[in-house]
Amino acid sequence: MRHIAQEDLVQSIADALQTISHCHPADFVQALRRAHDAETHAPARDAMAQLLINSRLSYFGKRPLCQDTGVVQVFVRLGAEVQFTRRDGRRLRSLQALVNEAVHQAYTDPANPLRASLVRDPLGARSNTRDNTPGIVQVELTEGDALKVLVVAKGGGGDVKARFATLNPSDSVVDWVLAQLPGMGAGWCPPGVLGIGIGGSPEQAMLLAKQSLFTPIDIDLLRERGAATAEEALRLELHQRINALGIGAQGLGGLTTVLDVKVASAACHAATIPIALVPNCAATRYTRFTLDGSGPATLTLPPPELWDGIPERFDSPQAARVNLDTLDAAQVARWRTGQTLLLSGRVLTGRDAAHKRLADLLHAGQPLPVDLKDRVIYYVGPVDPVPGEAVGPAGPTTATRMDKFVDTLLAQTGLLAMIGKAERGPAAIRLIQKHKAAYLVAVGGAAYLLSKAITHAKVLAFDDLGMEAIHEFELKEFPVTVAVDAAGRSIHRHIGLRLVP
Ligand SMILES: O=C(O)C[C@H](O)C(=O)O
Repeated sequence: MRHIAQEDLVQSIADALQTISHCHPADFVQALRRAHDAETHAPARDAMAQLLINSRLSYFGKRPLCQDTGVVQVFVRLGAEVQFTRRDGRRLRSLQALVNEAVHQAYTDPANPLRASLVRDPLGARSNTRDNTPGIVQVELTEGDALKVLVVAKGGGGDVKARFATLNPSDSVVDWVLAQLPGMGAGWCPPGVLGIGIGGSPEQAMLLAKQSLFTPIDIDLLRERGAATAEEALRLELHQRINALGIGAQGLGGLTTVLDVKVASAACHAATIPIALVPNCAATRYTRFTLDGSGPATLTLPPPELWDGIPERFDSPQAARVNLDTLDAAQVARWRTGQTLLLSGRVLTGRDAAHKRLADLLHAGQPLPVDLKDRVIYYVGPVDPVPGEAVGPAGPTTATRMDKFVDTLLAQTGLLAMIGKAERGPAAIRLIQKHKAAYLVAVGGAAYLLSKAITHAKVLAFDDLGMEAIHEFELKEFPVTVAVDAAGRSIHRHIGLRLVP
């Protein structure tokens, strides 16, 4: 029997969550660099440059890569000969309780607080749990006396785009995957990795897809040596054909949408091919450790040289400077899709829950807690600051989810423009055109870099919503690109997203 103290498991998971919050895996940084260097389409290259700078700043600054610091998932392979113990003499606790304790510890760490993204009572009050609990735990009982743990912090934007189908045995898996990509849009923050799970039952296929994501990026090596199995052949074909779709970094068009495609399979019923697809975004965060009873795990970080040659700031010499404090409709109408802007001055924030409340107040004829006239709203839920910061990492959330509120807000409040990430749907684009407004994108996943362009932050309304409260930020040269201009031209139009008529 191997004796392992439960306190060591809690400490190791908490340490892992802190580490992965600010440190990309080495293979991800290397793959992103290769994609950046090969990219010929300037907007996509600039987006990847910001992601690389962000990666460097986070590693050295020990602050989160992305404001969405993820839903915690812990995959435990528990040896049948492991015996849990406790040093504090208390009764043994469940694995779920241990994981929750670790999540609480990591996400409320005053040296690097992480964002609490989970809400309880999903069909009711949807109140934030304030410490990102509960974590999601998967356990497999294995032979032997090792306790092997995979810790993941998975961003919402990727999991939102997960897909599942049950195909007939004669159907084409490749066709099904290629058909999913356009509808997934850019909200999953490409470039990233796609996990494909094939076989088993519906829930097993999903689990296979998810777990396949957490292995090193090695598609180039596979291409060099050639496929030895049907799964490897599928990886190569999908990698090539998905990138040929031209969706590109952040959906801006370009050569690289996926850095790798992973495939995991299991036996299944003769009548079916269960198939699941789960994307992993640019904020790839996972690590593994093994406990042997000698104490908490020691986690090793990639060496600092990994980020050599990546600059510390993003320069955009062509960008137009915009003062948000004097912005008016005439200036907004002059912006053109594809133009880079550096925004300074005051911006309001608001995302899903705040939009719902604003819309409910407007529909009920009630006054709003903030005046949106001639203002710009940034779709963001920031991380809390540490001393010396105005706000923690604060990158954009997916704008598409706010499409249903565009009509109400533009028609009834005098709002001038919105900032987010990913494409807008056809109806939202028509409304932006109708109201001569604009939609701007910041790079999803470059949250720490973006937070450095925020000099002050305060909560103005809906404090109870936690990270979803309405804040006012003071910006200094905050980089954005015009994604939908007042004439209704969309930057995402030509990349096969098939969302714009
Ligand atoms: O929750 C967020 O801040 C972003 C979310 O992960 C998204 O990609 O839309």
